[in-house]
Amino acid sequence: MSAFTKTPGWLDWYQGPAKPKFQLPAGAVDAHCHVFGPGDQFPFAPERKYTPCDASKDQLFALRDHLGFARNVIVQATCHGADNRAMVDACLSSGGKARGVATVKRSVTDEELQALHAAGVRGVRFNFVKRLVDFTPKDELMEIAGRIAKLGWHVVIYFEAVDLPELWDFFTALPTTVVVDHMGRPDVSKGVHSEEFALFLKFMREHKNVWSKVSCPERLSVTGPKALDGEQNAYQDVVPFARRVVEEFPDRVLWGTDWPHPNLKDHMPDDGLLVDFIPHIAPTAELQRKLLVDNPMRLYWPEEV
Ligand SMILES: O=C(O)c1cc(C(=O)O)oc(=O)c1
Repeated sequence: MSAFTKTPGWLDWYQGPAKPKFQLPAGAVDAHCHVFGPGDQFPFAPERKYTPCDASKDQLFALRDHLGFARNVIVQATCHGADNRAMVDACLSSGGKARGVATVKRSVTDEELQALHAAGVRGVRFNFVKRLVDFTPKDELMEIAGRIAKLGWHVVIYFEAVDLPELWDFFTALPTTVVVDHMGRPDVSKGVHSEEFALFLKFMREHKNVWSKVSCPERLSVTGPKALDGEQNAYQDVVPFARRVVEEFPDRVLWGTDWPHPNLKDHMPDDGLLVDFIPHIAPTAELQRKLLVDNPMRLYWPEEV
């Protein structure tokens, strides 16, 4: 029994996912997933905004193998704050099949950064989604970015589309590769030709160091249908957005399951069916290989490319 009580209404990750019909290319990377605890071993952070169910490294690795991925990029979940132990433990236990993205504070020492690098960390995450984190001053974040740039790391940013104008100057001043989580969370009900999404495309077009994860249709979709019960045409309203980004920026896109899908309120997707979403947004074998193999390998395992 865990010492932690889950946030009321918490949805646990989907048990018994389908085997995907879409066969992933050899060497495919799930470039956005998390581990949660287990809370008894790696306690959740006091400053967290939610308390999840457990989602262990072994459960993540089992999902990786079941879906047909070769590797994972494990992104520090906000429920662990800047305590990276669960993510680092998962990377170290992966036999080289996982790399990580950490959350660090300005007080992090060079020795701690070196230890994270040795464990497989290749980026830091800056989060601007107000329901997930408290505000950190931008000068602190810029100082961290300057330090991690020297290690060859990148910055992962998570924000909502309405906040991009205000964050633009900060984002465009970052000295590293910048990876946007979940396409900057467009409001898909506004349509793919909205001013908001046009600004996101401009952000990528004018800044060649900006990449995007075309992930989380289950989070962004308004109309569904949900990736459940064998559905092969899930989240149709997200397809034009992700496909647009993949087709215009094929060398700067990544894909990930987002397992174990923190904070979903409506339903928990079948991860096998989420993989079946990929050919809808990356319709050719070449686009699929770039999205799932070439791009994540270049960013996270450059020494093997
Ligand atoms: O939208 C979210 O709630 C969410 C949360 C986290 C996290 O708590 O780290 O990560 C994500 O990729 C998405």
